[in-house]
Amino acid sequence: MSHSAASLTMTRSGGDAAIAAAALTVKLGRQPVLHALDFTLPPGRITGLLGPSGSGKTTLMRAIVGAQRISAGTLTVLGLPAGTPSLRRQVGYVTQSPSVYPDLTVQANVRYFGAMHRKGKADVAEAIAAVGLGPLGRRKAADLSGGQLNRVSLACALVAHPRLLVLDEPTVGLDPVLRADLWDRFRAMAEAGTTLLVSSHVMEEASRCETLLLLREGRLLSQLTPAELSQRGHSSNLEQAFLAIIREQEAYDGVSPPAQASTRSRDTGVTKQHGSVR
Ligand SMILES: Nc1ncnc2c1ncn2[C@@H]1O[C@H](COP(=O)(O)OP(=O)(O)OP(=O)(O)O)[C@@H](O)[C@H]1O
Repeated sequence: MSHSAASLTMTRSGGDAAIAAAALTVKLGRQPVLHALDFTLPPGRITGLLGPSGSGKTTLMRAIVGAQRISAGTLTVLGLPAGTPSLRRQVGYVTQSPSVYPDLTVQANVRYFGAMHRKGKADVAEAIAAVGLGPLGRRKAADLSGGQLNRVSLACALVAHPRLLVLDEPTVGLDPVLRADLWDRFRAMAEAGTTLLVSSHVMEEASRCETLLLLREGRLLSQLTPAELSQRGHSSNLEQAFLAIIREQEAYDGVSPPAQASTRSRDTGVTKQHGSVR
């Protein structure tokens, strides 16, 4: 994949980023769930969003697609504030629980979402084939397995050809062959210019991403490449490497003076805010 030095420079400054967050804070009720996140994601890349259960991945994705109001800071998506109505046509979001019409067939579901974006028969057939559901096109969604339903949901997002595709655990319930096929598909989409943000619990999948955002307890532990994760966590096994970074951070938290206003971890690059030490 080729990315010009000029475009990378623009991205680093935030000017050409697909997603740019600055001091992004989200509270659910009174509870802060995302704490002053700063990052930019380049366009036309696959970014993996990784973190333990409850670390804030879904909340961040919901904020990006405009489904979650932000409490402070800024969040810019494709050059516009997240939630701007015109972004709806450009941003696809596939949630963990499939959002399809159970009484409609696979084809009718994808056709329905395709029609909203003025997509025709060929796009519908292509999206269904991409998720390996060609042979089941005429089957009612209600009569599909859980993994198949997830794939219908994904096809409904793919058919729109969004510029940004946000996927919450898209490969859950898929067998290894389908999983590999889908990742090939994601890579091809990124090559064609689509930006993908993919959350996953499967650390093996992290190696398929170009950039990783590591979240822990609503804080950005690090933004790095899989190779950097492996190096920093001292393991070629990314799961082990991630665990090592989390433990390192916990050890760092444990020795930090509690009243410190804002410090930066040398190793993980985590900025710790006032009063955040646990
Ligand atoms: N309505 C709410 N009010 C208060 N806290 C909430 C609310 N909804 C979620 N949370 C909390 O926000 C935190 C982040 O939740 P989120 O769903 O974003 O995590 P996640 O990383 O996607 O988790 P998982 O991997 O288990 O899906 C969790 O601690 C969760 O308990």
